[in-house]
Amino acid sequence: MTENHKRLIIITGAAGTGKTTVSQYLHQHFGVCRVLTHTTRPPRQNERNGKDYYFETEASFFENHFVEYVRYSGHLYGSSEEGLKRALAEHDQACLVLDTKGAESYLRRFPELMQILYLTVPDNKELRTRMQARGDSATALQQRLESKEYIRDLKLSQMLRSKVTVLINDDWAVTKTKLAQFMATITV
Ligand SMILES: Nc1ncnc2c1ncn2[C@@H]1O[C@H](COP(=O)(O)OP(=O)(O)OP(=O)(O)O)[C@@H](O)[C@H]1O
Ligand SMILES: Nc1nc2c(ncn2[C@@H]2O[C@H](COP(=O)(O)O)[C@@H](O)[C@H]2O)c(=O)[nH]1
Repeated sequence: MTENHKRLIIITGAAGTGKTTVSQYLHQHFGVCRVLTHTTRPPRQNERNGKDYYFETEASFFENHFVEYVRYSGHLYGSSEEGLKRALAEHDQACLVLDTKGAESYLRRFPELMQILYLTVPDNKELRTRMQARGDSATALQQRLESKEYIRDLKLSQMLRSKVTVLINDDWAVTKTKLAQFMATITV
């Protein structure tokens, strides 16, 4: 974990900004390994245990050893020590998809390893549309849009402001170009 050629990319931003989509693209095109996290949220349609998340009960969740965990819109989410160690043992570059509170925790703990991408879109209304199109249930979506975590993540905190690469993800073709530039700057 202290080897200096290892890179940990944190992908953060408000729900629906495209964090998961970007992590998949980085995996497919740059071989960046995604560290799966754990959650007590019920799976969405098409989500699978061990592929999208490790889906947990409130009891099984705390059987893991977490680098950090949060409650987000009523559910627990956490990234495990084991998952992170495994990913960095096997790959030079790994990524984690986290809320901004999680990004701050990683920045405090691993400042020398970290690269942070903060995703945003110019019009927040677009985020509701994207999450609807993704198939989020109306109840879950409403709860999320009203949650303090969602509202917090629409803006960068003071701590993250000077540490992140901001990526405006409203045009996928432009995003791909910016991701290539970002990867070129961090590749050793
Ligand atoms: N540039 C883009 N233009 C249009 N739609 C996009 C773009 N990027 C991602 N999407 C779509 O927006 C939806 C939300 O994306 P994604 O699930 O990656 O967001 P997220 O930030 O991981 O959300 P959450 O935090 O809620 O898990 C998906 O259906 C995805 O295909
Ligand atoms: N701090 C952490 N945030 C996490 C983790 N795993 C996911 N997330 C973030 O939670 C919200 C909601 O996710 P969703 O899949 O229900 O839409 C989103 O911002 C994720 O990035 C984690 O382990 N720690």
